[in-house]
Amino acid sequence: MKTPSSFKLSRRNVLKKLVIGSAVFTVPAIVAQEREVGSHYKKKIDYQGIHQAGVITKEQKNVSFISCNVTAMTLAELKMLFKVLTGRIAYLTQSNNLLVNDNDKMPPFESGMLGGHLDPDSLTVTVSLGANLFDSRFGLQQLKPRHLVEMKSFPNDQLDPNWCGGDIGLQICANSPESVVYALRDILQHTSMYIVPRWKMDGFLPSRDIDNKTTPVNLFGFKDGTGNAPANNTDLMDDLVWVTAKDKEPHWCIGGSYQAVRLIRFNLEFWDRTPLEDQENDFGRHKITGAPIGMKHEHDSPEYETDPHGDRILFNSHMRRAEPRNPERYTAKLRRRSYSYSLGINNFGMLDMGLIFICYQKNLQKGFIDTQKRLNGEPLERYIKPFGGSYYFVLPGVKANDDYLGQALFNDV
Ligand code: HEM
Repeated sequence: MKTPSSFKLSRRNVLKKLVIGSAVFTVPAIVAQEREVGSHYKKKIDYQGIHQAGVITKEQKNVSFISCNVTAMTLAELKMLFKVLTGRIAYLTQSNNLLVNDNDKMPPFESGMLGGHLDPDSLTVTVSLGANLFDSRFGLQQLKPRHLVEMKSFPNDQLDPNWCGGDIGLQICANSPESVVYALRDILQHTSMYIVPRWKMDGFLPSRDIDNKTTPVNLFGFKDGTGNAPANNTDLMDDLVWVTAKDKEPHWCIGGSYQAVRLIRFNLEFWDRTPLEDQENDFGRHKITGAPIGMKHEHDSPEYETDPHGDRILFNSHMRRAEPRNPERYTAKLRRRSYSYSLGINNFGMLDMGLIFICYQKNLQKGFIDTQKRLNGEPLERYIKPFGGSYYFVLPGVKANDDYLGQALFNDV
């Protein structure tokens, strides 16, 4: 049987055969013309490294997060899934002239939605595993990351099972939506014998902010990401985000990270009728500048030591609850990488919009779960309703051409 990876090889063979048989077909008829594209489309993010791209990578403009159930029946098939995924990611993150098949009795090789040329467009595909994958199906029970659990409901949640769970998560990010959709369709086409989509949410960030390298503004109109720990501080990232040899995790987890994904609906009609003062108090920051209340600049310290009774920045504000900046007692050990979503109109004629909250941490409990517990009951809850998502473990990176996603896991089985 032809596997998707052999499909990739066979495409090369097709090209070779066509070149050899150029008396019959000329290559220019087969390989579509390269077109001129804006230079930002050419930007490539390396998919190889100790860690996967897309975790501490600067946000691209668009995301599609898709959660899938695995339909592979054996460990060998599961392994093949990850080899195929790795092959597709390697292919999709390069510039490539796309093949056009001359045989109109065969389906086209690819969707055709990019015309004749594929550009990397800062594409990253981040692959993660849900807790379910470590059930008895593949004998992976003993290798489950220590903190990986099914997502339980928090008090303000209204979880819809149709928007929760999944064996595998794919976070596909790129600068243009067409690059995200192209990659998604390509991956699903090549892996359809091993996975079936369960839920998917598309998201975006303001182009203006990504182009200007300013903190992206969310749908509430607040800068979102200011308090994030800087990604260029490698020690800090090892401390907050990446599993290292020092952590008591199965050996294969080193270089990976826990991913918490939450789908959070906003009540924007209500929010837009809320006085500015209340909006700012709910977050603890000024709306336009992003500065902590009472301060001038976005990155000014909130100076909680000068506000011990919470008169300036309320104890109930989102930022003070999330990160009380009290290292002796608790601190938010996570890195956020969220996107806005827009889905249409609900049954009551209200906008269905909100946030795909995504955060990464080396310890799910100390990161997302403890932070969310501190946020439980915050005034912002009047405007938000989490309805889906899941927890995953992001596989360590692909370190060389002969490596594939999950290889360390399969070596340990
Ligand atoms: C309704 C969804 C949410 C919205 C609209 C939102 C928005 C914001 C905004 C505007 C800030 C202040 C600016 C910044 O530091 O980025 C912030 C900070 C923060 N948020 Fe959220 N957030 C949401 C959910 C969450 C969740 C679910 C968590 C984790 C459980 C979280 C954790 C944090 C942390 C750790 C900070 C940094 C606080 C600081 O450093 O002072 N947020 N959020």
